[in-house]
Amino acid sequence: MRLSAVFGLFLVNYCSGALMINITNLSVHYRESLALDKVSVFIEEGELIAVVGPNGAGKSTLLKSIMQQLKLSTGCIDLGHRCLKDIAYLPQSHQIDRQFPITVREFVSAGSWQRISFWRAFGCTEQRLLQEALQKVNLIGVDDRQISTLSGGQFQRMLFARMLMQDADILLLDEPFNAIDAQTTEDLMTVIHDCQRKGKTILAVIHDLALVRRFFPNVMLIATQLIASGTTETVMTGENLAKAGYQYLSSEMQPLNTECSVNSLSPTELPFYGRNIS
Ligand SMILES: Nc1ncnc2c1ncn2[C@@H]1O[C@H](COP(=O)(O)OP(=O)(O)OP(=O)(O)O)[C@@H](O)[C@H]1O
Repeated sequence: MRLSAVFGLFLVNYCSGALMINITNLSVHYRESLALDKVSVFIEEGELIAVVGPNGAGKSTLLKSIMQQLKLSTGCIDLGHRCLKDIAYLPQSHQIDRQFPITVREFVSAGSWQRISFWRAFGCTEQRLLQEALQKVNLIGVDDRQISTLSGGQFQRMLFARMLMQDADILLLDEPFNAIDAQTTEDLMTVIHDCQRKGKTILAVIHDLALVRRFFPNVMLIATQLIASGTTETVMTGENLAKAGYQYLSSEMQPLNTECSVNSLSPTELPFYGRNIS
């Protein structure tokens, strides 16, 4: 009986494809300092989730933990039948050496390193995928340039092109829109939505709450602990944001659970929250 229940669970998790990442009781310390505290969350295949929380909430720590870059203090992260090579991870762009002597084309091509080998060189298929990736992020024409010559927006587009080349099932994006212009953000959001339509599971750390409300169907709100997770509408309430340590800054800016509709606001009118440091 017990065995069949376990087998049933296996079937649900592995055959339906519902399970993508199961995080159970995850705690992470940096020396004595607690960065994540008993976080448990179940991420389903094909979900598009914004990871939201104030500075120091543990968002990057969560992504790094999934990437097995950190030692877990407690808990575990189950990727089902997938493994690290099924994940494309975009760290914060300041963590990438922009002075490294490499062209855009070479950098993006490196996304396919797991598929090519001594026996399988960078052939016609990879060339086609490379062209498609560059086209999708609108970088045709700059592909022969050194990466050090790119603008901030072009650099971020290039990181996305590399991620497309990797063609992984799970995408972890750490602040992909940090300090880039509105047009690039819109273009790259289109790329993200395309990826989701293809069934990829996507977690993106996003600071701009207006952007989250416009583009992300699901949210994981963390402040060392998990405050809430679920649909954007149910998670992004004033109460939850206050619990996470966000402070309400302006009287005309309303949280989601009031009559103020995000769709009816222009970008300049959209709510902005800052960290409550009192
Ligand atoms: N290498 C490290 N050594 C010590 N403490 C660290 C280290 N990396 C992160 N921390 C601390 O762990 C906590 C969580 O950091 P993390 O970078 O995960 O937060 P975050 O939510 O991504 O923050 P931000 O929005 O500011 O990027 C913070 O208090 C941070 O100072």
